[in-house]
Amino acid sequence: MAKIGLFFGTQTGNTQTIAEQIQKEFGGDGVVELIDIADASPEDFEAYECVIVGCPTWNIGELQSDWEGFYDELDAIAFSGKKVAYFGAGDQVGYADNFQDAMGILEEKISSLGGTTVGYWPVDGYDFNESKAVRNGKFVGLAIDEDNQSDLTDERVKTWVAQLKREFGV
Ligand SMILES: Cc1cc2nc3c(=O)[nH]c(=O)nc-3n(C[C@H](O)[C@H](O)[C@H](O)COP(=O)(O)O)c2cc1C
Repeated sequence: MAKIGLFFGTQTGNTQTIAEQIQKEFGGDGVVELIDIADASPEDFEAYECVIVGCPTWNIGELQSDWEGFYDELDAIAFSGKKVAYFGAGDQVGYADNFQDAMGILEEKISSLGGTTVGYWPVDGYDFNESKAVRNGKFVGLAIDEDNQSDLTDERVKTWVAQLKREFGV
């Protein structure tokens, strides 16, 4: 069984592509297992002490629709003792007032259920007005912008995964 469960949702494929990059960077499917949240149940989270949550922001500050459907089911998951890292896909130019909100919405919920957040990410190098994903001057997780900064994605993923390996202790 892989040590890390990566649960993602996607509308147009970007978040899945990023999830696959993260998995590869960790060393493949023996280390990180990918689970589409559209097919997930709360029990699927039980197997993992380390969890990665990936969600793009849609419809001006909303969760991607499969995460929206799963949101209330999060209450059934025992997050205490789990380390949880977040990443999101968003568009800082087109949606500058709601950049990466979904990542912040999920982090707020899951940390209130006992999850320990790891993988904070600096806001340097981004240009936006407001985000629910920023706490104490940092993103609660890795912010990816395939619409405007796809050339930075590889490097961002590599740097973040190196950080997560330390924080997860894997
Ligand atoms: C109608 C629409 C609404 C969007 N709303 C937001 C938003 O509020 N905040 C944001 O950061 N990105 C927003 N985006 C950008 C998407 O999150 C971005 O394109 C992302 O890469 C999509 O990921 P996916 O391919 O995994 O679904 C929006 C895009 C569209 C087309």
